[in-house]
Amino acid sequence: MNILAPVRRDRVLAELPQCLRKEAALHVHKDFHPRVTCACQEHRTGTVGFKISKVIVVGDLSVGKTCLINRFCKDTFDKNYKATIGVDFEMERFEVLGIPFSLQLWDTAGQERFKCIASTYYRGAQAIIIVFNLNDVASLEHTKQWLADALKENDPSSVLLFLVGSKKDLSTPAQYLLMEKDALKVAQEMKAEYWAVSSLTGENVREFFFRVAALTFEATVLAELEKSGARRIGDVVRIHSDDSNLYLTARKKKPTCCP
Ligand SMILES: Nc1nc2c(ncn2[C@@H]2O[C@H](COP(=O)(O)OP(=O)(O)OP(=O)(O)O)[C@@H](O)[C@H]2O)c(=O)[nH]1
Ligand SMILES: [Mg+2]
Repeated sequence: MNILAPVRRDRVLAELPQCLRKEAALHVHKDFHPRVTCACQEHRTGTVGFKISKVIVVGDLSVGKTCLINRFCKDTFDKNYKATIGVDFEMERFEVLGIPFSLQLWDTAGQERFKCIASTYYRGAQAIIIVFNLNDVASLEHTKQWLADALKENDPSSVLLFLVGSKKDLSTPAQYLLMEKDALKVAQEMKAEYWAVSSLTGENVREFFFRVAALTFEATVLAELEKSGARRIGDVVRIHSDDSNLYLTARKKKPTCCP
């Protein structure tokens, strides 16, 4: 008997959601990795359906981390600032290519005095979301330090990185474009996927979290297949960098596909 509530209809992913900007994407393939699609069709995803992937959200105080999570998980927005003390978390259940998949979204404190509590929760993340305010260039500069701190507790070769500009509703199109230029550069340096969102209007929030869920799922299935020895002995693993797959080939060996 399944004691968990069924996955909400609006959390079902049948296709790979696309990136926001091709210049700073984890990959730009149109579909899930063929090995992943194949494994899902054949129900060969091992323990993935029971796994909960940890996602940590870090960034300066008041950049909008809590609002971003609340917009996606509860569809609410609070205009009053209430600092997160230490950490908080939300669970989100998805169904990706027919397989249940859960994300545990860890909302951490940006305030310096709570940072040491929050950093004890960084370990074991499958994805790191680094948030900055699109209207505050200092918060973008600080993302490098947030990333360095988060990576101390995680394996840089396997964790997925997302750089998210928040409060898009507060910038004019011209201001936004200026900031985006800098943000894309930072995202490329970090090998992170870039997103710009507004928790007030909801712009790109759902698209962003769907992308996080999909890419985390894809990486988890690939890791599971690799672990279970699904790769045939003698297969050739080709590692090459091209524009369509900028980061993942550089970060991690990718196995060849089953079909
Ligand atoms: N206009 C606008 N305001 C936002 C947006 N997101 C957050 N805010 C406001 O920014 C302030 C801070 O938001 P929080 O989500 O609490 O910030 P935080 O990053 O969680 O802050 P800490 O918990 O201290 O690290 C609040 O007053 C929010 O209402 C947004 O997309 N647009
Ligand atoms: Mg908060």
